[in-house]
Amino acid sequence: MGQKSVTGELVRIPGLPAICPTCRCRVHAGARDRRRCVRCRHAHATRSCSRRGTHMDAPTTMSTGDGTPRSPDATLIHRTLAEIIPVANQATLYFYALLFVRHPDLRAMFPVAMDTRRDRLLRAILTAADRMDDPEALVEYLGGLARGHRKYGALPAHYPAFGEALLGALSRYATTWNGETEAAWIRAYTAISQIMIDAAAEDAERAPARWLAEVVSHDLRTPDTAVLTVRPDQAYPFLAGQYAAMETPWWPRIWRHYSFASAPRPDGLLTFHVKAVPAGWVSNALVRRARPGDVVRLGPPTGSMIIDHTTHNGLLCLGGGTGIAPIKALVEDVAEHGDRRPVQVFYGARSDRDLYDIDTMLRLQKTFPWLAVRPVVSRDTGSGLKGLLPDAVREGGPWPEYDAYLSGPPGMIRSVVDVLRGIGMPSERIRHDSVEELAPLSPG
Ligand SMILES: NC(=O)C1=CN([C@@H]2O[C@H](COP(=O)(O)OP(=O)(O)OC[C@H]3O[C@@H](n4cnc5c(N)ncnc54)[C@H](O)[C@@H]3O)[C@@H](O)[C@H]2O)C=CC1
Repeated sequence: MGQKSVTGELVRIPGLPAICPTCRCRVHAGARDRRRCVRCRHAHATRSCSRRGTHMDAPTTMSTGDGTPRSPDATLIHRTLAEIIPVANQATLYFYALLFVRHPDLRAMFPVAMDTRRDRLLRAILTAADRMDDPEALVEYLGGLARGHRKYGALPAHYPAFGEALLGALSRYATTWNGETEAAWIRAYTAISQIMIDAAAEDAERAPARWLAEVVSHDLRTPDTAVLTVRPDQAYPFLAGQYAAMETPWWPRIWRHYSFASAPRPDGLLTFHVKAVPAGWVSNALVRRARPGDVVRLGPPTGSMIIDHTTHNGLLCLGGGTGIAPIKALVEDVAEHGDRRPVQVFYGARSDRDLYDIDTMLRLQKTFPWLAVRPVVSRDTGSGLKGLLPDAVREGGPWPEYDAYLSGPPGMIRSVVDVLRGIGMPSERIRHDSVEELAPLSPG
């Protein structure tokens, strides 16, 4: 990349004009405003300024799947990605090889086994590329990514090293790579890194990079499933329905996501539901080794499956397996707001024995007249509905006055989204955690 990224400054690459990290237009010579280019410092008062095409330098070409025109840079970047995806594993391996050979000091930031981090890198690039022509969405996505990366110890000085390795890998594997493509990637990466550096710096002013949390209780509900309660070392603000990355002392630098299983509590304690899965190092350690007194680390809260308290719609909540954790938090959130909105919970599991939190859910049902809880079990059941969650929700439909909240295995979420859309629920009324966060992109 060549340029040195400095927190909060416009980015300048030798041979290229500086790029505004906010609106991505080329900056007038001499502009050194900390966050904005000369143009958007004036124009940001209007919403249209930061939107696509208002003062980008070049005309747009080609279009996305939905017919929206793409900028020339986005067109080139999507072309590169289309060429890289079939060889994603090799390209990502090469990226990390370049990174660690040129910057061996960075190796210590990564876990010994790199499998999931490899997937995440590619996924992040794909997601950012998809939002390239929508600066608001791009800034929002990268802001979350930057906040999440603080827990790894990411610093502004690391961005050029990543950029060099990224360009090295892309140029090796993209078949139509040329000077024009390289310039487009440099502009995009420069903007991306600057947005992330700024977002991380802003976040550092108000929150730690990570929290320490002591396990205060460990309740083994089935041979594979535990409910853990932890006490963070400092205030941990979050919203019901969100989740956090957790690192255990047994597998340093391997982070896994778990949802908060309760709405924020006055005592500040946090509860998580963990199921030990085959080859799941973190989940097995949390279920089988963790004991009161052990200390885990938490990343910041994230996720947007939160309740919209501005509507009076009912809530159709589906929790598959340990996916019931955030659903319980949402129920508590409705109770705290005193909304008395109808809440229908479908709690899916393979067998009665796997309904490890059914007693809690039935207790909540007894307390709150607006809440109905229905267990849905795919194998023999003594009570409740039999089958899979998508079937149960289809049969109970069409849910005209409800917003849907889905949490569980990615296959369940995809299938329930199909059912709900099939019976006429608009997609904006269907909320769920990112399926990509829950499932690896490839086995590699
Ligand atoms: N621990 C946590 O805080 C959270 C966990 N999750 C995710 O929830 C999942 C829980 O896994 P398990 O407990 O093993 O659940 P599971 O695999 O036993 O599935 C539970 C229920 O979901 C439905 N289901 C599962 N796969 C389906 C498919 N392909 N099509 C249609 N319906 C399907 C069925 O009704 C099934 O009984 C994991 O993927 C986990 O990552 C999601 C949110 C929070």
